[in-house]
Amino acid sequence: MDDSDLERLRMPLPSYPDGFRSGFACFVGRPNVGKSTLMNALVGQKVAITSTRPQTTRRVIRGIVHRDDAQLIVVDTPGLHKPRTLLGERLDSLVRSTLVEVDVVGLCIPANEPIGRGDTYIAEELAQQQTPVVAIVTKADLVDREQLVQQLVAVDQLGDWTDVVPVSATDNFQTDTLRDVLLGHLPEGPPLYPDGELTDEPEEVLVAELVREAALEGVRDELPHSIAVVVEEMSPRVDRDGFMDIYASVYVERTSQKAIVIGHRGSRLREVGAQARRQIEGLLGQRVYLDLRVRLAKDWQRDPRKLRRLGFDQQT
Ligand SMILES: Nc1nc2c(ncn2[C@@H]2O[C@H](COP(=O)(O)OP(=O)(O)OP(=O)(O)O)[C@@H](O)[C@H]2O)c(=O)[nH]1
Repeated sequence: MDDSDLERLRMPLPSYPDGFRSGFACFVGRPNVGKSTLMNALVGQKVAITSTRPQTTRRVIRGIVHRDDAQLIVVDTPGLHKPRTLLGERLDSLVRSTLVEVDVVGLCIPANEPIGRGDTYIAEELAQQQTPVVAIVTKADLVDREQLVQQLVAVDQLGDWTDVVPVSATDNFQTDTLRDVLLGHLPEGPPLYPDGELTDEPEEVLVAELVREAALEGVRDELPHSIAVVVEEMSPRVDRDGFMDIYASVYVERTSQKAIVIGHRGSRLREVGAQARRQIEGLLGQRVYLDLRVRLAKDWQRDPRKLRRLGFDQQT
């Protein structure tokens, strides 16, 4: 919980029904197991970007689930794995500090992959802290019934979970059940966010994430990890109503990567821009002019100063 949460708690509260519950749940798991997709499914809107590339999530993102009798704030964390870079270390400590601050943890393990060292590593981490853990078997739509049952048994034996819940975020299978299980772990208390607010991410961050999501499409190998996006300026156009000008920089780590992101005579960058613009217009509900520049920040994942410049400071 940070200063802004405390500030919010001090604000006068609207009336709320007796027995109202509110609190925080966080999803942890290996990269690419479907944490962000699941959060979006519970919230009912895309508040976190997703991709087929592992390690897409780099920030802690909060999505808010509203019900008449409860408010659940879902915290999506970067995938946990043994860190190899300074960015990896920062992300790992970020996840650890989140675990102890929430009311319930959802450990995500996919139905369609054998349980591996990565899952055991996380299960051992979770065993060392007190927060109740619900094990979530994700991507249930990708396996048949028998495989699903086998995975549920295997996950059950991995640790001391309060529940084991299979879900499919893409088919909305059991997402209501999961939401109810998570709500059951929340304490009674007032709503923490205004009615209807779906995320506490600033608009600039959501916009930068949508550009990054578009830039991740179709790039290979280690390049996805080298891409970072910063929105430099976002301003409504004075002479044209309902039009937003957005200037964003796409950072890469090496000159060779710059060429890949830009593509032949700028063709790839134009595609990225067009896709990102459509998504951003959906998010903001207004027309957008998007100016993308590709810039070099040599080895930024290992450089503390550049990490800060790109928004990955300790509070990220
Ligand atoms: N079939 C199927 N695919 C899913 C489901 N949930 C997620 N996926 C896919 O799995 C991939 C990874 O999903 P993400 O939600 O980005 O995974 P993540 O765990 O947040 O990944 P990191 O950000 O790397 O930690 C994407 O291609 C999703 O479309 C699901 O329920 N069913």
